Amino acid sequence: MLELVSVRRHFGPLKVIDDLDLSVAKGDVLGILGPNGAGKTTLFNVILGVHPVSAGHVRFEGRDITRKRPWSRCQMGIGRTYQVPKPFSHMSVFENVLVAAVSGGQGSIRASRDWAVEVVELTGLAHRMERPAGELSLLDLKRLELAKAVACRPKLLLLDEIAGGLTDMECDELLEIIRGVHRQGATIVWIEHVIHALRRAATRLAVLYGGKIISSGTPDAVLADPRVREVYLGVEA
Ligand SMILES: Nc1ncnc2c1ncn2[C@@H]1O[C@H](COP(=O)(O)OP(=O)(O)OP(=O)(O)O)[C@@H](O)[C@H]1O
Repeated sequence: MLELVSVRRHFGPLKVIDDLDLSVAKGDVLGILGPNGAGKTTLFNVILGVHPVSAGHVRFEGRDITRKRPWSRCQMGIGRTYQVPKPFSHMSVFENVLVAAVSGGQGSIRASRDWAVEVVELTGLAHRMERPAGELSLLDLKRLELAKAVACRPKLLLLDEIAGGLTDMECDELLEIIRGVHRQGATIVWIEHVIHALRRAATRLAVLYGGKIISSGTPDAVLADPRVREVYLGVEA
């Protein structure tokens, strides 16, 4: 579904993404791990076209999208959540989801409205529909962040540290919603530091370090990899 070939993204002399190859198959839940500043969010920004690549190619469903603009990639079916949720705080939860459903959908306003209701239910926000987004708890803000991305009907959904700051119980609730989104057909790439959540959801893990993927494979194999234990988990090999 997604392929990055020899991708580089440099900021001046800083080589944040450096000759990186990555592929994601349809139906995957790929977890991305890596120390702070490893370039994980930059990787998402490259996939989405927010940052143009310094070199290399990005392919989505067999098409070269390297030169496509972010809005065009969104219309092709790539959606994302942001690390820091910033909804339209004066608008209701439902209105926020509706904006995303209308922007990302290709149907009528009425079809977008029906879809927004479905998404609100799928993400556990039905009881908060009329509340201003600015009054939500952290868990509900994360639900809304997910709902806005899902409302755009992404085939590939990029989640950026969506479980950050939640209690274990809240994290479990969010995990169930993410599993529901995956069951509905979305392929997922999920950056996360909450390893226990990622371990339960991911079909594969990849670890980013020094601008490259230094380990990838099943969650158990990657978390047992001596290099990963040394550079990310802080355990001597
Ligand atoms: N627009 C930019 N201009 C210059 N440097 C940038 C830019 N965006 C990111 N960087 C730098 O790239 C490096 C990687 O940042 P990035 O946010 O991708 O890391 P990350 O792995 O997502 O970190 P975290 O886990 O803390 O969120 C950092 O050194 C950051 O300062």
